[in-house]
Amino acid sequence: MKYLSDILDGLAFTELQGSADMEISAIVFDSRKVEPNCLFVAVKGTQVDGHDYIEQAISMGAVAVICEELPAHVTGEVDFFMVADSSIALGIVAANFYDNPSSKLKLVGVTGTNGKTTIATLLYKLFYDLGYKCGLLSTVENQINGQVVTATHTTPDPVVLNMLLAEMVEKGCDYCFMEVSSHAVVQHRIEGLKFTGAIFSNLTHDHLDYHKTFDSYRDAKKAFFDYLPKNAFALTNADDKNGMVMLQNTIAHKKSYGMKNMADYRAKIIENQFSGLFLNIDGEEVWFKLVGTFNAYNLLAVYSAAMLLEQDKAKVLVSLSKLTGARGRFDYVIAANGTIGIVDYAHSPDAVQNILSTVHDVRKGKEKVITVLGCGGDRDKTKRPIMARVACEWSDKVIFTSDNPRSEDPAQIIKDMEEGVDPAFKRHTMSIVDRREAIKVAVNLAQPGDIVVIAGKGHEKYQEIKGVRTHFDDKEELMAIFDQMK
Ligand SMILES: CC(=O)N[C@H]1[C@@H](OP(=O)(O)OP(=O)(O)OC[C@H]2O[C@@H](n3ccc(=O)[nH]c3=O)[C@H](O)[C@@H]2O)O[C@H](CO)[C@@H](O)[C@@H]1O[C@H](C)C(=O)N[C@@H](C)C(=O)N[C@H](CCC(=O)O)C(=O)O
Ligand SMILES: Nc1ncnc2c1ncn2[C@@H]1O[C@H](COP(=O)(O)OP(=O)(O)OP(=O)(O)O)[C@@H](O)[C@H]1O
Repeated sequence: MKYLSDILDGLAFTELQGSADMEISAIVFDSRKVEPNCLFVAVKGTQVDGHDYIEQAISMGAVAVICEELPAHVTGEVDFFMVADSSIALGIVAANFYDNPSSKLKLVGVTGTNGKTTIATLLYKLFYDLGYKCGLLSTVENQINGQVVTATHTTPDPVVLNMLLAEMVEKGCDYCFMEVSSHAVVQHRIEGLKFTGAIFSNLTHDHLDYHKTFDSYRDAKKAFFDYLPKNAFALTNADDKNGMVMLQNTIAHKKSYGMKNMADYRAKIIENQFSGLFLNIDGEEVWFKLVGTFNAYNLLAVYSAAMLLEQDKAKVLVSLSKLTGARGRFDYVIAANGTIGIVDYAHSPDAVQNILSTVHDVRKGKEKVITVLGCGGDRDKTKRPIMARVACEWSDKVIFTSDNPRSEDPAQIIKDMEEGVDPAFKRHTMSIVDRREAIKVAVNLAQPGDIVVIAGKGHEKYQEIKGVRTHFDDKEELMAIFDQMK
């Protein structure tokens, strides 16, 4: 329980009814989850308007309401507070309700199209290894000093977010590393948080179903940097076209990392093999367990952030050299006959290109690359032919299949992908709607030493068809087929 007047601290509002003199049990923004004595925040959404549910929330026990407009009929003794933007207000009151946990630990946010999970996870593992108590908020999972908490979003809603941060504070965490998605920035899920630092990885074509244009997608990422306080660090990728744009209006300390352009922290790839990366990083030559050029960037971002967080250089490099990446990211298994299977979460054109070009860079000779790829339903349709084209450009054979078709017809999604295939390459492609079958066929087509890349689902443990999720795990499937080959 917390006093309403404390919860409203720092919020600009017009009080329409009531005195804010009461105890509040919870902050709720979904009328279906209302509990007695809670504060209900009415948020305008993409599907419906939370303002239409104010009466329902009150009838179920809400005692105070934050809204942008008053409902037509109000019954009962309820406090009303009018604000300009309820989603901003939600972030502020959620942070207040949980005693502003972000100001009690060092919170570092990672944004960008690709690499967020890898960078945040590596930072978490690194600081854990350095002896700190840490938290992680990521697409794959949340962690509170070693305890795994299931993740539903890349960046959770403000209530869950502050609740998790408060739990981290309670468990004595010194740091939290979190992914900041562009959806979260636009929807103000991070409002009210105090960041110690922000990291930008890169920006490419993705999520245009939501943001509509590339410019507004970029602006969403940039808004995170604009939001940083003066004493935070704003760390960007100097080699990315949009890297410097991120820093333009920020008042935070501007820092950069890069392998090509001038940057505060620099690295150079000496060797890039299946067994790992050999880098000259900030003047030191070190072998790392991660594979591929994009991971050299991820490692450099992590190293730079650790330096900005004033960690010891030698200790950081020793710890980093021992670490493996996040689950389902360049996750590979080798069959008894030498066929290599790689499971990767690449689900944007750029990520597909990165994973496949990495495979080309690290393969020893002329082994064939067979790619299994699908595109999600009810998401950005424009990327389907592009992802297919990229996969074909970088593979010897491509099998198109399903990847969470959701409410869409999987065969139609595959047809959309096929539009991107060069007619000359068509005979090297196949379309198999059943993902299990597609993986099986890909492995059967492979000769010893060939590389089967299963892209798109990474760590995910389900396939969503017509709104129903059934268990499906690419790595499990791959290992079962490899076992049968023994
Ligand atoms: C498109 C999108 O991001 N939607 C998010 C958004 O939902 P919405 O705007 O559609 O909500 P809505 O259904 O219109 O409802 C509006 C308001 O009315 C309320 N309501 C609704 C119905 C009712 O009966 N009573 C009621 O009070 C709702 O609680 C809400 O406050 O706000 C919700 C609450 O925070 C989120 O759960 C929801 O995420 C959905 C589930 C989602 O799938 N989001 C994805 C796209 C997302 O956010 N992804 C990014 C990662 C992207 C990436 O990098 O891969 C992420 O950070 O996870
Ligand atoms: N720095 C990078 N640059 C480009 N591609 C990358 C980078 N890091 C990872 N990738 C590719 O993108 C995929 C997703 O990586 P990761 O999960 O770390 O990114 P993400 O930003 O968290 O993505 P998402 O929000 O979709 O989970 C990886 O499987 C890999 O193929």
